[in-house]
Amino acid sequence: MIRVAVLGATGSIGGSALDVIARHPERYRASVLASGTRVDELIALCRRHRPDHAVIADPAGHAALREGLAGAGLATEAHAGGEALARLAAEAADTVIAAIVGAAGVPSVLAAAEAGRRILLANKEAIVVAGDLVQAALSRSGGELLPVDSEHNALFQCLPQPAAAAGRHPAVRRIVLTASGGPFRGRSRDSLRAITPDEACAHPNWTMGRKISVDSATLMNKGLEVIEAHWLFGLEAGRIEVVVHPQSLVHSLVDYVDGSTLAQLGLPDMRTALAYGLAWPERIEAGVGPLDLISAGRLDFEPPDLNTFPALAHAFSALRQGIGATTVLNAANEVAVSAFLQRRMGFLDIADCLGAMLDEVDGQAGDDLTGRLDLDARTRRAAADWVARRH
Ligand SMILES: NC(=O)C1=CN([C@@H]2O[C@H](COP(=O)(O)OP(=O)(O)OC[C@H]3O[C@@H](n4cnc5c(N)ncnc54)[C@H](OP(=O)(O)O)[C@@H]3O)[C@@H](O)[C@H]2O)C=CC1
Ligand SMILES: CC(=O)[C@@H](O)[C@H](O)COP(=O)(O)O
Ligand SMILES: [Mn+2]
Repeated sequence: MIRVAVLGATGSIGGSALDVIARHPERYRASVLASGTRVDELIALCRRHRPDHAVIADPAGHAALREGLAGAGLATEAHAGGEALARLAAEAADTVIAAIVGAAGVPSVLAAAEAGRRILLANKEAIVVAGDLVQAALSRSGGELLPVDSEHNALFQCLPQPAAAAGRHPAVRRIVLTASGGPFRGRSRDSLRAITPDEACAHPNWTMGRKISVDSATLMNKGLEVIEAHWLFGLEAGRIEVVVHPQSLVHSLVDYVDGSTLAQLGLPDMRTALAYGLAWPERIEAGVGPLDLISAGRLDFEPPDLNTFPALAHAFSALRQGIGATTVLNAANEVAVSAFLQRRMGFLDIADCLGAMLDEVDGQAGDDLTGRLDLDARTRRAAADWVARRH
């Protein structure tokens, strides 16, 4: 029986992961469920999945979690805080599904990597901020990092193994990440000034949390994914391309030197990538039907519009500068998206904030977790000041 920790269990990826796990009770058991602040939702999941441990990151939720679990007659142990979360990711599971949103997921991903676990990575911000530290920890421990972000899972399926060495593989010419283009594809920059949070979160193909939905709308999601691909597959920026594909059925492509292009296709449902990561190198049923190309009708492709959506250009630029710049980019984006979702600034301000922080913040990254989190915190303070000035 494989014990699975679902970090970010109350979220969109967490729900899809628990759906796949529940389809295979003879094979997988949710041993740890963790969330940020929402205690009642976490207790409801514990009633259904009966894990050994439940963790609420916000210490203020500890008593309510403990009382709720006891009241439900569950033997699940209640824990709170980031340290408990990282410790249980390392100690109480064989496979860790990293589905916390944002850099808040860095310590638990790093702890699982140091403990030699199999990590199914959805939390792309963790590798954008700490890709070097995570890969070094995996080399020491022998742990596995399997991408479940749909594009990277597609690339993993199409690359020669080990996929982590793709950048050094003589036969791989380049990889191509597909982007839906988000809800504002084809729109002019001027028409985006008064966009509301709900409009930005209305993704055309995927149902996701609000932060990643805004990232898709600005194309920053694709920028984070370009950086993620660099750390997962060892490819430099010049061998990573982005093409807009509005149907989100071709999840990404690999070009080989002989002119072959391999792609992975499927319906836009994250359970496919999660099932792939859970069972790899085998395949298991995910509850997802086959892609019917005749009813899909057409597959369209176009270049990204970097003038209207400059966040993607900022991400390529940060990747070329190094891990300090990508840490700054990510922290600035988290602050800017949060301010936009709270209606404290406009949609176009998000990319402006990224450019300003890349210019303004000294991106000394340090080569350990403390140094990296310090840079993340410094950038958040600078970005908060920038937002206050813009407001
Ligand atoms: N949704 C998708 O289809 C995809 C998502 N991803 C990536 O996966 C990650 C999760 O996305 P998604 O599921 O959409 O996001 P959601 O907003 O739906 O869920 C986020 C989860 O993280 C938890 N969380 C938030 N802050 C903290 C914290 N400080 N400590 C611990 N847990 C915390 C939330 O708990 P609570 O409910 O208590 O707030 C919730 O369980 C993101 O990095 C995203 O980019 C990648 C590919 C596809
Ligand atoms: C499901 C998934 O992997 C998301 O990251 C998705 O790719 C978002 O779509 P965009 O292509 O619009 O960013
Ligand atoms: Mn993706």
